Amino acid sequence: MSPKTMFINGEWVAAASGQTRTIINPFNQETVAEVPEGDETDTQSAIEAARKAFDEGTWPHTPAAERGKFVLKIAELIERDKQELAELETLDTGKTLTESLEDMSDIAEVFRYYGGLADKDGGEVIESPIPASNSKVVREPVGVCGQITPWNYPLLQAAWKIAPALAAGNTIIVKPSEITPLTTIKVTELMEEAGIPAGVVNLILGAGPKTGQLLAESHAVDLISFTGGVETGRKIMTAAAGNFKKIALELGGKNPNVVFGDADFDTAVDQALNAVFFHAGQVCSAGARLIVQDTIHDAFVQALVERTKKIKLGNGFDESTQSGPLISKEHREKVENYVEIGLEEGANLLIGGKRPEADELQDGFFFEPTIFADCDTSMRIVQEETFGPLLTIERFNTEEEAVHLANDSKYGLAGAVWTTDIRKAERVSGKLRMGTVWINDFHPYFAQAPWGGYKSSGIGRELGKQGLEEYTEVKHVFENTAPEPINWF
Ligand SMILES: NC(=O)c1ccc[n+]([C@@H]2O[C@H](COP(=O)([O-])OP(=O)(O)OC[C@H]3O[C@@H](n4cnc5c(N)ncnc54)[C@H](O)[C@@H]3O)[C@@H](O)[C@H]2O)c1
Ligand SMILES: C[N+](C)(C)CC=O
Repeated sequence: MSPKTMFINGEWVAAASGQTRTIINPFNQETVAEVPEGDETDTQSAIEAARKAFDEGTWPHTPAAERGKFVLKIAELIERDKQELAELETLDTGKTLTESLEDMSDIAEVFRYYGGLADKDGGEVIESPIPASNSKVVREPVGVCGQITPWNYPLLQAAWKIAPALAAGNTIIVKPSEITPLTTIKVTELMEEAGIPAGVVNLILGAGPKTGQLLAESHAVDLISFTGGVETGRKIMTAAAGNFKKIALELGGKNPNVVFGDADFDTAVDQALNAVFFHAGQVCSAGARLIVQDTIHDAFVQALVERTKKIKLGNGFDESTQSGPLISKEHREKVENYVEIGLEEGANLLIGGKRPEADELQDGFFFEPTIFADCDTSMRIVQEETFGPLLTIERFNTEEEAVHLANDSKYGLAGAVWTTDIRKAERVSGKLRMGTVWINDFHPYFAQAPWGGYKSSGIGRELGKQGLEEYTEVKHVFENTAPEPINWF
């Protein structure tokens, strides 16, 4: 019997087909949970529930301040259950508990931020050029929103969608990655506890082509927000064209980390490691392309290799673990394949490139932190997102060359520049074609600042006030205060 952990129209339900999926811990492949495996039938039910709740329900018309309070209440409940949520995230993804706890703090903050922002944009009165008239611009909810999320930051990526969508008065259907649904199920329970009206929040579980694809295709869905890989993003954009629904796509990256010779050497080395190996490299904004000035190149690479040797892989629940496993057998095979490609392309493998030998890591999908030097932008390992602990190193001479190399990518998600010359930092950051540029840092993101990509890294923005605007339509309301016949005809 399929467990009842999908949420449709205010009810916890099993898959209509009775199918289930086993969720495993990537650290040891032990079963963590059994969940329903939904398909088109369940997705259609969720779409109908969300449509009815939007068209006939109270939520879109609830005062924004009330909706804000509801979103703040979810933040409170997440704080209350933070430890349980973090443990579920670590079981599901293999990431360290410390990382999961940090994610939960960020998630609660995102709900707090949008709870506070919900009633801050009351629209604006504009100066009408027509005598005897009033003109105002208001923001309204878009409608029914499909929200599809990946496995690497399961609840965090869902929170970036759920919080602004609810704050803006939409109804939603959330579809988490089929491999990591546990924290999204738990947060849906918290939203039920907070008192969300039936049909406003719906949760569908199952494989993308049988669930998410229908969300993208359905003419009853007004907006699709997707975080995941570029190939899936392309399918979603194509499907969404059917009714020209609004789309927001947060896709992959191959992010350059540019280090100039005048950078603070030790800090730049330390953070270059964190940039690429954090969460085993399974981060959209991972600094997977290190681009180092030739004046410090050799010393920098040597220091990186020495530090990489000491990275401790292990169980995410063990406090001494610095990095967990990859998410799945298939994903590890993908990363291994990129090592083969790198070797064939003539890159110089300095460390890693294989599975670790320690007995205690044999049941998990572990892969050693890997560094390739002597890389260039003609190589696939430099151009393609490996989404694993694999660093490529390129070298440059001039500032102009550094900018050219950094931008030589189909992606444009994020990048960093390291230098103690602030003028140079400003010049270079101004030329980088990316949604986020860090100067003398790597990875910071927070609720107040927008996140998203240039080029093939996506469309639209999450977080910040732009993340709320994605979930609104803009309406101009014009009132003629002294109507009279025009007598044109
Ligand atoms: N830009 C960002 O902020 C950001 C954040 C996190 C992850 N990512 C990207 O996500 C990718 C890794 O995640 P993934 O492997 O889960 O991505 P994925 O594209 O394989 O899957 C993402 C989601 O899409 C669903 N899906 C699959 N096929 C679908 C279809 N035909 N129609 C609708 N939905 C479908 C999946 O079930 C899953 O829920 C990486 O490329 C990473 O860079 C980007
Ligand atoms: C957006 N971020 C950095 C939280 C996760 C990317 O995979």
